[in-house]
Parts: sequence; structure tokens; C-alpha cells
Amino acid sequence: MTTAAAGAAHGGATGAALTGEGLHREYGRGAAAVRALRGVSVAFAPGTFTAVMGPSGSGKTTLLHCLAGMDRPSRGTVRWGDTEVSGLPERRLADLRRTRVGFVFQAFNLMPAMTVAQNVELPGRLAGHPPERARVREALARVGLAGRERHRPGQLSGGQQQRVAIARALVARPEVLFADEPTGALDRATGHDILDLLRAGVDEDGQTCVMVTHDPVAAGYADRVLLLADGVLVDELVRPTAAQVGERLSRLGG
Ligand SMILES: Nc1ncnc2c1ncn2[C@@H]1O[C@H](COP(=O)(O)OP(=O)(O)OP(=O)(O)O)[C@@H](O)[C@H]1O
Repeated sequence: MTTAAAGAAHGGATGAALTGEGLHREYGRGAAAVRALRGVSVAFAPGTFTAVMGPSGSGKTTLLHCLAGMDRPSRGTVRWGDTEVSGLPERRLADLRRTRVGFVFQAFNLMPAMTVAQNVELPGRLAGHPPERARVREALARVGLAGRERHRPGQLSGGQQQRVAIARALVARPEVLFADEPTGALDRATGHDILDLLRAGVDEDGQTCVMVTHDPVAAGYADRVLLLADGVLVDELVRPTAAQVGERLSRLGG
């Protein structure tokens, strides 16, 4: 399957892999209320890599969590392909989340007492659907960790641990991979390896990837950069250089 065909297979009627429409997210009430998102509408085409940037507190993580079904918008809708997920009951949402989206965090969030293979299997096992051994091996090979199945996270470098986390996120073959500062805990060279890996997933497998980052160089790996300020989408840059991103970001005070 070509990248375009793989991507199209993941899209909904609108052609988008993921859409957020009129997203608002308020925390707290009354005078103490924080309006983290104030009407964000955005669509992500299948097989594209998008970076979300903006000053600290602009709502990047809140947006990612709402789009990934880890948090619920106060208003607005989220769709994965054609499926509207923002109004689903928690259990149904949890089931869908397990198969349709993957999430990678800055802190790799691996279980130190478990082997690499057990970590990759864990989300499926907890949900009562452990992935087949061959799938786990394949996911680890895809991130360059073939043969490391029996190692413990503590025996791996930070970059290798993040690769395990990516394999864990990809083993269920999700339509969208979300990453929140995936290189934030890594040195620059290791960070580039991880970004190369995310980029290859998009180019070679048709993966749709949405990544929050503070780093203009990391954003330079994306096809598109969304800029948030004060809970509002203020700009969109297509295939920007790191210098363009840095310049635009500094104008926003980021
Ligand atoms: N659980 C919460 N309760 C109350 N306020 C929250 C909560 N989570 C986030 N906020 C507030 O919502 C706003 C947006 O936060 P968010 O973490 O989405 O921003 P961000 O752009 O990801 O920030 P950073 O770059 O610093 O990680 C901030 O003002 C934050 O303090």
C-alpha cells in the first residue's frame, strides 16, 4: 500500500484522520476559572505530521489531551475519522482509545520491573486484549530494538526507552500517534533519532502524528506547525524551517 493509500484508509468522510471543532476547555468556575482552550477548530489529514507550539500555558497539552480522548472539552467535538468521541461514555472511549490512538509522553512512563516486551504488551493486557508476540516483536523491530525484548528499561538508554514507549504506542496500529514533548528529556542527538523515527512512521507507514514541542528544530520535522496563544489558534506554518518557527514563536513571546 502506498503512503497515500494507507493514509486514505484511515480517513473519515471528511478525509481527515482527526478533527477538533469549536473546542473549549475551562478549568474551575467563577472568578478562578481558567479558559485553557477558547474555540479551537482544526483538522489533521491522514499521513501528516503536525507540531503544536506556543508559549507556556497557551493550551498545547490541553488541546492534545482533548484530541486524544484523555480529557473532555467543555464544549466542541472531537472526531477520529468519522467517529465522534467527545460525547462517548468513559468505558467505550477507553476501548476506542486503546485501538485508535497512541500516546507518547516526555517521561517515558515505562514499568521498571517489567521487560521491554511486557511494557509494550501492557496496555493491551490491561484491557484484556494482549497483542500477539509477533506484533510486539514487529513493533520493537520497527523502532530499532529487535532482540531487546527481555531487557528491562533500566538497562536501556533514554533514547532506547523512548523507542520502547513508541513501540508500546504503535503496537495496536493506531490511526493517530500523539506525542507530548517526546524529546524533552533527551539530548539533542538522541532527540533527532526519535524525530527521525516519528517522521519515518509518517512517510513510510502513513501514520498521522501530532506532537507538542517547545523546540523549533523539532517542529522543523513536521509538515505543519500550529501556533497557539491564550487558548486560541493564532497561526499555521506549512513546512517551515526551524528559523521561521523560532522567529514566529518569539513574536508570540514563547
Ligand atoms: N487540571 C488543571 N486545572 C486547572 N488549570 C489547568 C489544568 N491543566 C491546565 N490548566 C491551565 O490551563 C492553561 C493551559 O495549560 P496547558 O498545560 O494546556 O498549557 P501548555 O501550553 O501545554 O503549557 P506548557 O508549555 O507550560 O506545558 C494554563 O493556564 C494551565 O495553568
